[in-house]
Amino acid sequence: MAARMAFSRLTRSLCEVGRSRSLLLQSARWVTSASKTLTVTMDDKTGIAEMSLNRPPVNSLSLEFMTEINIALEKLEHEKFCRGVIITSAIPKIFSAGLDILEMYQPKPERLSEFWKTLQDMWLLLFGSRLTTIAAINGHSPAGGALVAMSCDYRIMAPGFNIGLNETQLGIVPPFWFIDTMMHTIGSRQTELCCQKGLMLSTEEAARIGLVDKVVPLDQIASEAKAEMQSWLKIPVAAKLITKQTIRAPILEKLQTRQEADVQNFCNFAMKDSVQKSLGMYLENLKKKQKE
Ligand SMILES: CCCCCCCCCCC/C=C/C(=O)SCCNC(=O)CCNC(=O)[C@H](O)C(C)(C)COP(=O)(O)OP(=O)(O)OC[C@H]1O[C@@H](n2cnc3c(N)ncnc32)[C@H](O)[C@@H]1OP(=O)(O)O
Repeated sequence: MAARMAFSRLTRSLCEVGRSRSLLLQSARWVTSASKTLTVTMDDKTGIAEMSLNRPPVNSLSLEFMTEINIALEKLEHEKFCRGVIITSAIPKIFSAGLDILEMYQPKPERLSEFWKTLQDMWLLLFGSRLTTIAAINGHSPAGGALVAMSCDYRIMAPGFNIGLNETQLGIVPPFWFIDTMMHTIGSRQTELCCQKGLMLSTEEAARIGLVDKVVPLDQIASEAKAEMQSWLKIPVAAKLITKQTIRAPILEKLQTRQEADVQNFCNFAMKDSVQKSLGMYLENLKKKQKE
């Protein structure tokens, strides 16, 4: 089943190479989508796209923001000239603060399930992408921010920031597919240590356990990401893609086959009084911290 899905995805990807060139394409470097919160540019010469997250103050992932990201990811996935995407942040010192906690705190039930479904879709698109994906982590990256980074093929991070799945610190549980993504990246023992304690690791600690692949100074992170991408793009595309899909298909399939149940689990869990109380206290502490 997994292999069949991987194969049909690959066939689709290769078929797209025959399609006509996008009308949006006017010059070597073009903007495929630009809004206040998301800029996606594509270099036609190299096939490298850059997606820059820009939702102040902390790039937290709201329903609308993730919808925008998903549309952009789908567009790149289907753009025949695109071969890789670098994901980074336009906000100084923050890659992404993870899920927008306000979406989970005192939510409207319908919006809450939509929010979760959109997050699932974002992960499925990114983790299952045919493109080579590199996270240029130029700021803090807790929880959902770490998920975005871990879903990429390669992570480059600047020193002085933190990354990790800190959910337990908020009194919430990292979903199984967050945990699976981390296990895929750093193995099960390190994942257990990191997830149970909700550890936020420094860049250097993250690099030591393989959560981050390369540490480079902040001012070199963009150029380093491009250089790294070039080296990935030299590998024969079909061989690389089939290898990626062989490794990732079972992990993707686990969520794909229980998406509905996962939405239901999440909504039931998030609506619990105890969880709402934890989230409320956590939000309050975040605001207090600002005043101190
Ligand atoms: C049976 C089980 C079934 C399954 C159950 C599933 C359970 C649910 C699992 C949910 C998984 C959750 C994933 C997540 O991503 S949760 C979010 C985790 N994120 C965090 O904890 C990060 C919190 N933020 C910070 O640590 C800092 O803000 C940060 C280091 C990112 C930046 O620090 P800085 O000092 O620069 O900025 P401030 O802290 O002053 O923040 C500025 C304002 O932004 C607000 N803020 C921050 N983070 C968030 C956020 N994630 N969501 C919403 N808002 C956020 C903060 O409150 C400040 O707001 P104000 O200016 O209004 O005060």
